[in-house]
Amino acid sequence: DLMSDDQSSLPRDLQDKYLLTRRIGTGVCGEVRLAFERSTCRKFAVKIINKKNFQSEGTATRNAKTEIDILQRVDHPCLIKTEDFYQTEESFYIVLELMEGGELFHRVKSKQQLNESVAKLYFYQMLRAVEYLHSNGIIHRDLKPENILLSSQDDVCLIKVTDFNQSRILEEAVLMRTLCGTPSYLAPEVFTHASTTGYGLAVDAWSLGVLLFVCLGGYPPFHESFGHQSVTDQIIRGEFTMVQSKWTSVSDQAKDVVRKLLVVDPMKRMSIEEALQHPWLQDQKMLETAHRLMYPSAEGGGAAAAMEAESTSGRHLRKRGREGDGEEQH
Ligand SMILES: C/C(=N\O)c1ccc(O)cc1O
Repeated sequence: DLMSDDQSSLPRDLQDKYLLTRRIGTGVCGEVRLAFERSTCRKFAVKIINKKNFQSEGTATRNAKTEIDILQRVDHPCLIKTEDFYQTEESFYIVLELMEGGELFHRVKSKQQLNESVAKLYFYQMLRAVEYLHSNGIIHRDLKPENILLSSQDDVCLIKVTDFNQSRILEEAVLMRTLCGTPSYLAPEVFTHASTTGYGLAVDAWSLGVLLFVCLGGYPPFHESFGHQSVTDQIIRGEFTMVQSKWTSVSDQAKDVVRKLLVVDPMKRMSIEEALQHPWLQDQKMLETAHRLMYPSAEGGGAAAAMEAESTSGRHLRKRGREGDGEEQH
């Protein structure tokens, strides 16, 4: 039973605050368990990152630190919020908000393919989440159905992007690499960050194209079962396969979004901003539903209130805690 559950290997202060129960997700770097905050019985997801799963100690710590730092600073309705984090010699424990609908991966699998209006509602929210990350100089780099979580079992629900451990704070990564070289030939904008929004951001646009393809078609665009080419070759050539039977009921506009995102040349690929302006997403009914889900407290509702919420809180990173620089460990 729950009370006798073996919690011995967990950090003492994590155990004192939370009761960890069954596994609800698995990731490349560990597992996710359902947890109850003992004082309130509120439910959370605790992600356990096993340090030795990374190739070297340094990377593990750096990756997890980056992930934790990013998780703590981001603040958007379609991004998973961090509640707490702890660590032991062998693992990190990140307490995250729970999404009762689980992973998009399982939703698409159980429905074969999503109907177009549901796929559009989810895709719009993903675009908003990634737009926010990019406006704060963060590339996700690992967008896939396992990293998109659903808030409920209903089709019409809020979605949230998670799993930032592949993320890279743009300015650090790009600037470090750039400044390794001799600065004398670098243009001024390199130093003023104007240029850090290079092709790097476009990797997330590609992944969103793959995600939309999977939601609409119910299967991945690049797969070893399609012809003789390896998946890598199919990707490098941008040769995706739209199986007729699966795509006849999908609108030309939806297919147009997929085709403009799955473009090999990052400079020719449709950007997140352009995708948000695409005709397929100029759908007032969907936009109202999305904003009602994203900004439930916007009293009176309406696109204006939601735009207001988006323009004020929707863009900025949360301030670090007053004490220390946010580096305090439990
Ligand atoms: C990582 C995570 N939440 O943050 C999560 C992962 C899997 C799942 O089924 C539910 C969840 O809430």
